[in-house]
Amino acid sequence: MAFPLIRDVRAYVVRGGGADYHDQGDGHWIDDHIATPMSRYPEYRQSRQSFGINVLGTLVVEIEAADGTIGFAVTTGGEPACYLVEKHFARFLIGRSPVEVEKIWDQMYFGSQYYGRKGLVVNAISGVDLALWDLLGKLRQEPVYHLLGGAVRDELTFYATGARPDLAKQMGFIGGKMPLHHGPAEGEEGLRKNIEELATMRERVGEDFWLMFDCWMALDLNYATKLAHKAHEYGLKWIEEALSPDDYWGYAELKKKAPTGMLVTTGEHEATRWGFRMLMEMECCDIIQPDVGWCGGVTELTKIANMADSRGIMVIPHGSSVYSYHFVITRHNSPFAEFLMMAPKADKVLPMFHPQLLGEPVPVNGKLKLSDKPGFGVELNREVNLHRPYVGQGK
Ligand SMILES: C[C@H](O)[C@H](O)CC(=O)C(=O)O
Ligand SMILES: [Mg+2]
Repeated sequence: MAFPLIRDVRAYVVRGGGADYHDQGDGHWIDDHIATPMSRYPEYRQSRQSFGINVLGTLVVEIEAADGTIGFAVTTGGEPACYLVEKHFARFLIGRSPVEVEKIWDQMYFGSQYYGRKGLVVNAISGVDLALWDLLGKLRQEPVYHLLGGAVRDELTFYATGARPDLAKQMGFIGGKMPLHHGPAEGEEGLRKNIEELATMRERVGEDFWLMFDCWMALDLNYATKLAHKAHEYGLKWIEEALSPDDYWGYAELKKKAPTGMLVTTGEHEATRWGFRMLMEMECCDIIQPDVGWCGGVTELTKIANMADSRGIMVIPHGSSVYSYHFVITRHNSPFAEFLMMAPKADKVLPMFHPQLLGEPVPVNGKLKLSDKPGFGVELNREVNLHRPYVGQGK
């Protein structure tokens, strides 16, 4: 079957929520004194926006085929990622067939390896890759999860990330992951407050509901080990991203030192098969959490997840809305998914990438059946302010 060739690639930046889910207004739980690696500086402790967590904004990539069909995707990366897509990566797409997913990925990655490999560059590669899968699905009139091998279960099951696991329980989620509020710079008192929050939530949700701590790279090994042992008393299911993503040695040590039965999870800021190979070979964690929009897209996630499967490691992607859902439904080693609570008080379910996606599905009673709509099953909301800073055709 011949497909129309790619005739245009466009990259836009959008502000205000969406894929850059940290870009929220005042008073949102996601920016309320959450421990970070910058918490050692008192002036950056209260708000992550104060050190620039939302500085990039959302990247929107559109890929248009010669018959006018458009695939698109959103991730974080903003204006610098627009430059990479328009001025560098578009050359690997224009005039090519949209079925050349592997070759295009390979050329974007190796063509930028001398300045890329991780971070923003791989976010941009991921955005292009996801837009390509969306285009392919729309051209074939099939959902992406069909192209990935088909569903292995009827519906997705979710845990919720947010400040109110007690409310998440009432909304039907299987667990609640809380932001850790205090880091090592806040000493013993901060540690005590962290444990008190966990104890309060445990009391509210009862024994069986999963509770987890998201530590957003804020801790050192000593603090993380102490926190894990104290939190074990309150049945913490996992300790997430406790250390810097570069500290593979620290994670390997933490996994050895964590209480029996508590899972060590990480990987949302890791990228590509090589980064995840390191995490797995060094036995850093029990669950890996690639973000589909940051780790290299679905093309790379498939490779990462196959490695994990052969090692008995679960792959529970970080956030990433429909891009995660279409993947998770196809994998036995991804038995549940994350839902990030975007309501400012974490008291209701809102679409994770609102307002950028139209038709974005959300869990109902903690579950979701995916539709058979083509591609990732969503449309770009053209009412948001799409700004195209560079017009490049890859030159
Ligand atoms: C709540 C965390 O600090 C972060 O904003 C989201 C995250 O790491 C996760 O969903 O996982
Ligand atoms: Mg996390």
